[in-house]
Amino acid sequence: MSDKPIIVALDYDNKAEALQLIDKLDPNMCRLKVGKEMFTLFGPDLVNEIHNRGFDLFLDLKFHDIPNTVAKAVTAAAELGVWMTNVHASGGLAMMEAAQKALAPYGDKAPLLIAVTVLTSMSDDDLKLLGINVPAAEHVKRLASLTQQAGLHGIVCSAQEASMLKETFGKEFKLVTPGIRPAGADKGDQHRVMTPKEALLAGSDYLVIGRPITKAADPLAALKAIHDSLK
Ligand SMILES: O=c1ccn([C@@H]2O[C@H](COP(=O)(O)O)[C@@H](O)[C@H]2O)c(=O)[nH]1
Repeated sequence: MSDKPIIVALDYDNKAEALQLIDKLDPNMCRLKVGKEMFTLFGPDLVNEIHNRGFDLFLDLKFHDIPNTVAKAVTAAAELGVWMTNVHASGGLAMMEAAQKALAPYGDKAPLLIAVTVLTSMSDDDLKLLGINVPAAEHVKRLASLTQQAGLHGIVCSAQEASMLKETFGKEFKLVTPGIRPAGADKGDQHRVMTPKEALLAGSDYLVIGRPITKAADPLAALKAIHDSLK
């Protein structure tokens, strides 16, 4: 487990509103994540504004393309100085190897590179519709194995798979888990969920938490409550 496991997912369409929340947060308490919506709207300027406020940033763009294109995309992320970025493991071994190799020149300044396995919004039935006739946990394990073979730092998965994955792939292989919901919170479109405390106990290294914080009447209080629940 990290000493700072909470990553707040900033999924806002309004930059001022996002910065209003960020300005109330302490970089010692959490890291931040910018995904497709905010990066498409506000681009590298937003990344720089977040870095200037002292936060580690996970740039969650889930690159999924041919090896050459993904290698160039992760290089661009490294140039932005982000702490973590990601690709889709289903892009394949050659793509992940190319992405990891592209980061070699950055040495210890390279972002952590992780791979998305099965989205936490997906169930076994959703996978069946894609022709994947094994339980989500089994498919996650298969993609995690490919990710480790490619030399990446870890994966995005559900906390429901965390204990099995830690046992199989070892404690250094980082598990980044969205689909985190405090007891009684609305699941929204998430399917494979767990509470923050249970996720940590199961072996998650980082908890990605969005709406339970950002849509709360008092986001700072919601974050503090989750933070305290982990002690
Ligand atoms: O499998 C995945 C991969 C990424 N995400 C992202 O995490 C956050 C979760 O937000 P909530 O509001 O807490 O549901 C969101 O930005 C997703 O893009 C994921 O949920 N599942």
